Amino acid sequence: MAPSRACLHLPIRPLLPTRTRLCSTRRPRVFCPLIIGQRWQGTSPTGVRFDDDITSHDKPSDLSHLNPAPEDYSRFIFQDKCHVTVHAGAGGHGCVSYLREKYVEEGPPNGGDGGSGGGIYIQAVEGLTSLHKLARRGIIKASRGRNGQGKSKGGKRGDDVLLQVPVGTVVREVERHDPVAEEIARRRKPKEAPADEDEIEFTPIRHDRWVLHPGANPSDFLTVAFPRLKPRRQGIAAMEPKAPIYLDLSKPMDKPMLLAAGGAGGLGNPHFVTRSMGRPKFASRGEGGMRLELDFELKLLADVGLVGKPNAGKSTLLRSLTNSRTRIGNWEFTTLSPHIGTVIVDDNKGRPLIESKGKTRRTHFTIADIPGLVEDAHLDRGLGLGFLRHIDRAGILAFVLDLSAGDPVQEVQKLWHELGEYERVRNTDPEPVIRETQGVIDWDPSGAGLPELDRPQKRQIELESPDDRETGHTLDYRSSGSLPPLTMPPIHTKPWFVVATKADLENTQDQYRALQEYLSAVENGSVEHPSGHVDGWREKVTAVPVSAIRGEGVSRIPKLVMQYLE
Ligand SMILES: Nc1nc2c(ncn2[C@@H]2O[C@H](COP(=O)(O)OP(=O)(O)OP(=O)(O)O)[C@@H](O)[C@H]2O)c(=O)[nH]1
Ligand SMILES: [Mg+2]
Repeated sequence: MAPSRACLHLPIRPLLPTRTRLCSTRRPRVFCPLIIGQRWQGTSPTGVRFDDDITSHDKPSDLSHLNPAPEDYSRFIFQDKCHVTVHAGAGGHGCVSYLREKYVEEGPPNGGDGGSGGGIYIQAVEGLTSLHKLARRGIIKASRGRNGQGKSKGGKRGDDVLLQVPVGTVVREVERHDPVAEEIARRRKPKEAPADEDEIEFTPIRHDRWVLHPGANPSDFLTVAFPRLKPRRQGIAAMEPKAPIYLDLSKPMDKPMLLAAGGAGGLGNPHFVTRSMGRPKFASRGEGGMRLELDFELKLLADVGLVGKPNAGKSTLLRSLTNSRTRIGNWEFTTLSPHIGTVIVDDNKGRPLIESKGKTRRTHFTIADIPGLVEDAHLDRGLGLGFLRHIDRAGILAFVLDLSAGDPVQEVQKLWHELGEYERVRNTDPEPVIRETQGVIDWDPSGAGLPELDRPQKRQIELESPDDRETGHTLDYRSSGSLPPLTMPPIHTKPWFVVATKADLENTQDQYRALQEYLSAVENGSVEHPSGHVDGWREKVTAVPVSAIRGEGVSRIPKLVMQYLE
């Protein structure tokens, strides 16, 4: 393939087209129509937007954020995994009360029902990039319903809790404690026959199920036959996901989804009126709320992941594309945890600035700056395997290569080698197998392979019928280990491209040419995919020459990414 038309001697001639450069010298920020087409906006992870156009980087004041002092950065708090316990609210108790009016001595019962407990809802929303807020909360409780009152006043229902998570979050259930299911299971158990046939069976009052009139004597209840009260669920509990919960929230959700409904409110004493008992002295207690232990994990970290050696210029590139304030320093491992920036490609009115051919109209995408990759990173060298996991979770891989640091072709091959090795380790490492028999899960450390977590209906650990759900199995993985890792698509099948950065430095033109030639050969299949896989992605492999520190050439990246995303 012919070398790119772009000139790499940026000190003499920047990478921008002539007309654009002319415009920029005449301060065209607002009036030049050519530039408006190349304009995009960025936001910081906190959502602060800025308007920017590429040529405005010519101004030294605009460039200062691309070459900041190492101390000028803001901390980006990031967490891609967390374990949270959620409690749905318990129902309020029913009330024991009677009508009291002048001349009505013993009025009929008029105790109100208890309010139902608050539910736990979940919603995947755009704009969030980390689970740290959820992780910080640890235990989340919805409020309980208020008790019923006299004069047939029902109790107020408890407040719901909404958990907002980033798009791409996977939610898995670790453990469940469902008081209603436990009560049903208890009732199903056959009762033990009394040892002595003549022994009179005495059923103690279940104070956990009944509220008694405070003015009543215990003897008042000796002859009372308490009705057989079935454990109740709220009607909305039918909308709960099937147990055990496994949700792959890969799309933004319009409406929150119910995870756990609150306990049903107790019944007031009018519910227990019978012919023989006109003024019952008891009401029922509200049902307990469900407790769920959930594992949250980000499956999709960002649309684009920046992969490169330490000091390659990844953070500078992120700064030039977004309003991120990630740390930049001329030493290795400046970035120690992922930073995510958002590139907004609309005009604030939902109209995309970059023409899209596909049906989906993306108005923004996210980029993750991931710590630098060193040789043998797959053996846990450098910053460990943790950040290779982050690369694994990016939709598109952008390999950031420093054109001034040796042969870029070898560099891209080395990076792919590391990713390939990581993938191999990830796929072949013998992991313990989970087997479940009747609610008991055993680890078999000698086994190979894992249950298919992508398709929950095939999981061995899933409860078979809706009836099983009532028996209150506790799926306690923690007694035997942690949840198995998520299954991920192969890294070599992800779309990828190269960002050849530091193109403003001397003698980088030949390096770029060699790189582009190599990538064209990969694209047309004349050389093998750098991962070594025959089915490696090679549809549109290209290199974008940029000088991130000057903000030059970076405008091509959003356009390219939008093509891949469609
Ligand atoms: N000349 C030139 N220098 C650049 C360019 N991009 C980045 N640099 C410099 O390269 C050095 C490293 O940049 P960073 O963005 O911190 O590199 P990084 O890849 O994030 O490094 P780690 O966080 O350690 O992995 C800094 O001194 C930058 O100023 C560029 O386009 N041109
Ligand atoms: Mg960095």
